[in-house]
Amino acid sequence: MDVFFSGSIRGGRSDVDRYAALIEILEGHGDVLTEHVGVEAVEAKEQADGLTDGDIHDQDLAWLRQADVVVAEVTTPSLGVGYEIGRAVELDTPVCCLYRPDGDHELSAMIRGNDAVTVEEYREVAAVESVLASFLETHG
Ligand SMILES: O=c1[nH]c(=O)n([C@H]2C[C@H](O)[C@@H](COP(=O)(O)O)O2)cc1CO
Repeated sequence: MDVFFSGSIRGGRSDVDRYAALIEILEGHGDVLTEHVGVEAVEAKEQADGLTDGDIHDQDLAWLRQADVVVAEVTTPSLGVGYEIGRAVELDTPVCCLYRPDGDHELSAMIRGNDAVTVEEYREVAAVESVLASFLETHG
């Protein structure tokens, strides 16, 4: 099963360690196409690889089209994450959004109010392991 993991990059990197932990859990269930989202120095690496914003966009859209499911960590608001969720919904790809209510930002109504998106609130990464297992079993 191919999993597209979505998490903030230019929207802010304060949750990068959580992204890495979530990606590790997801790798127990399938191939994570976007492991780079959990890498601290992702933008420096992309720059060193000579990737333009156009390359990044086109590669991510190709992975999004390939993915069987999308898992997005949405606590740190990000234009890119919101865009990827919207595109996934249009592709009829199942989307699970993970949100920590103890963060600084209220979740957008465009995510929480979207019946096509599953929203799971959590506090600790360990608490979502079973949620992710059942989401991937149902939709993978
Ligand atoms: O360098 C990048 N590499 C990359 O893969 N993305 C994708 C994957 C993330 O799920 C999402 C993050 O968007 P943003 O940078 O607007 O927070 O966009 C985004 C950027 C920078 O916008």
